[in-house]
Amino acid sequence: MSESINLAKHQSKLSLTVPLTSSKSESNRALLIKKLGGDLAQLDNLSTARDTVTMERLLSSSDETLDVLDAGTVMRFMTAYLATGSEKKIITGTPRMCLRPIKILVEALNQLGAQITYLGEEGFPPLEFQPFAKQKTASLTIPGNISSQYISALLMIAPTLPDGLTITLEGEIYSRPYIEMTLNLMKRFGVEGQFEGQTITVKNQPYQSNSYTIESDWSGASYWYSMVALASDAEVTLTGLREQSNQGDSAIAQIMEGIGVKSEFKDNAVLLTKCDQKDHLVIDFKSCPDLAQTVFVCAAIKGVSLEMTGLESLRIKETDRTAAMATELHKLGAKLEETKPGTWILTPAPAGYSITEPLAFDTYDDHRMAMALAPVCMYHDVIIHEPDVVVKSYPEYWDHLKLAGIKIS
Ligand SMILES: O=C(O)C1=C[C@@H](OP(=O)(O)O)[C@@H](O)[C@H](O)C1
Ligand SMILES: C=C(OP(=O)(O)O)C(=O)O
Repeated sequence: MSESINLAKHQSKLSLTVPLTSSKSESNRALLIKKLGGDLAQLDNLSTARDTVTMERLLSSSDETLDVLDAGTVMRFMTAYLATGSEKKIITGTPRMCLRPIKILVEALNQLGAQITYLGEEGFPPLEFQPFAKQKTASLTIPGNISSQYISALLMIAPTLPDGLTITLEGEIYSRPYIEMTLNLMKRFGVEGQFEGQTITVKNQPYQSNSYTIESDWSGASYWYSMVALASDAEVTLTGLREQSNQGDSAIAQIMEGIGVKSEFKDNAVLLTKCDQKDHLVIDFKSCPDLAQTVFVCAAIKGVSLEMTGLESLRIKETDRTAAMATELHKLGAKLEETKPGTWILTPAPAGYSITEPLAFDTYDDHRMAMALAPVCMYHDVIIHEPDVVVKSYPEYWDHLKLAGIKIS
């Protein structure tokens, strides 16, 4: 694909059915569980996301060095898998991945009895693994407010440890729905875990064979909510989504009710239409950090001011997402700022603000920057730089926009 694409302002009614790809979060958990359960699981509708393709490839690779590219879940889940395995291995990733912290997980695994060393800077990938010798402890205490991926990674290997594992989470628990998704998928494959208060316990037990159909991706669905909110008129059906979802990002349905989108759940699909909006919303993104960029852009254009908490983890994702968004939203006349520690305010452009052409957005090697900013084309011509970043989670994104009648050149 080219280095940038142009999206022409789309003025007509948005009317289509979107065959979303499935959740990379569910897919990558299911793939690891399948591997740990002796390949007995039957998985349907795996995600087409590059992160999932990478997870599947690395789980069966005999190479000594494994490259996760920019996939956080793959880095964290494979780290737990390799740490408790019987081979000498190295894991690495993109330059940005080597800046995403992993010390909490490495220290936890080393306490368990793994032998992981840093090949670069302490606390960050690349990592080297020696064969796992003997379990040294069955209880760990780790912070709950940095990345839930550390916790999910430990939980999935927990039933394979001779003594099982009890994890005590310190402090507030961020991205909690992702931990629950992990436990729910483990349960689907016969492994029971107890999550009570701040403590999760998983005894030694085998994964059982079963089948599972991965749900469509609610994070990917969020961009269609934004498109509907910004379109002049819309009737969009998103397939493969469940109202009772394993994915915390299904919260987009409730958030977008305040920004002008009505959701009606049908059999395995949701119909999006337009409705009235509010002019101010208070949102805590602690349980759904991946929705933040979508909501920022949509609210900025629709004139909805936001008061937000729970954005801390955005700084350590594919890019520093709050900094990147503050820069790009400025091009829309909106302001995103942390007004006191832990509280962010988004102030939309003042009424009558006019955009200086052309509106060109940078994407910072972050799929969600590209996908969150694209819906601006419902309102203005847009240029998106490095559009192929979307392959990380939603490779069909630009094709689906074309299906919606959006002119992309
Ligand atoms: O476990 C998962 O599948 C994920 C957990 C979240 O990360 P953090 O727990 O690091 O916030 C989320 O942002 C990421 O896209 C996927
Ligand atoms: C943060 C994300 O992914 P990961 O941490 O798995 O790279 C994401 O998909 O937005």
